[in-house]
Amino acid sequence: MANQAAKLKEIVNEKNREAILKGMNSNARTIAVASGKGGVGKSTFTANFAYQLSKIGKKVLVIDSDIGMANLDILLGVQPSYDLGHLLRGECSLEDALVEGPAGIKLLSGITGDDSFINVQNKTVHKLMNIGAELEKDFDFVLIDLGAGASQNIISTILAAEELIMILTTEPTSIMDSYSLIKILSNHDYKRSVNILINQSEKKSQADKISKRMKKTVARYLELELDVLGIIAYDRNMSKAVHKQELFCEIYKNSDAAKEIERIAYQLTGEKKQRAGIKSYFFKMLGFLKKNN
Ligand SMILES: Nc1ncnc2c1ncn2[C@@H]1O[C@H](COP(=O)(O)OP(=O)(O)OP(=O)(O)O)[C@@H](O)[C@H]1O
Repeated sequence: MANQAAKLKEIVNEKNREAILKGMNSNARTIAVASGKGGVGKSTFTANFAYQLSKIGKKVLVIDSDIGMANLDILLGVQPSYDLGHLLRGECSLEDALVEGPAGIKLLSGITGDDSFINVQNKTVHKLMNIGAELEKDFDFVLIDLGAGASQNIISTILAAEELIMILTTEPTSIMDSYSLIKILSNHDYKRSVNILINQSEKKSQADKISKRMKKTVARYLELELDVLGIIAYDRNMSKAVHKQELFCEIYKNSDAAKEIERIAYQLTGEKKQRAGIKSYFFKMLGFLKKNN
């Protein structure tokens, strides 16, 4: 196992990663969604963020990589028959392995019944890279929903992805575990900036204070840049949406939390939200006059 970990580390170290990606001519942005502590809302965010990106017109693939604890399928209300393990073993086609969720989001389930995803042999890596190259042609965004913590598998995925969104809450345990994860990344020569997102926030001022303090600590002790991507409010309808097996952002679109996730989607894509504009104003006025005449 130690041998395997070393091999995996070598495969995804920063230099190799760049060499691999260079050959891929990719348009897709690969974003790992991680957290130090579990239950902070990674999967909920990933599913809803994918939805908001899709609404902007982006083609989005989500990969459920929370091995053994995957639940993106439930959040998206889909039932995949195959996963990455089947794909790697050649038991299904790429098309079979991708299922379509709301707003055209595609899901690739990363759960495997065996260890073919973790058991890194050159052949497996080669296959994975080929699958990656195929996928990158079709998508603008690939979001990888990871498990919590800092296992070798999680660290390797974060190092291999292009960007990182780390989710935390304002609870001291979540803050500490996030810091630990960033520290482990920095020990693995991680040099890029870390995007953090504070979820389930009860008080914006408290979340602001925590993020500022964390930014300072990470810059001072780990020499890494930390960007605060957003603050998502606690909303008990998140859980209601899960019960209904519908996406929160789809059914509670006017909530503060849904608007914040939408804002983050616009910010990351660099797209501008279309304003209603004068045309819409005239249209509404005409409707109003018609109704009242
Ligand atoms: N902004 C929010 N407000 C209220 N509840 C939330 C919010 N975001 C997520 N939740 C709830 O928090 C719980 C955990 O969410 P989720 O399963 O997405 O976490 P996770 O980080 O993916 O967990 P795990 O580490 O186990 O994979 C769920 O019940 C979800 O509905």
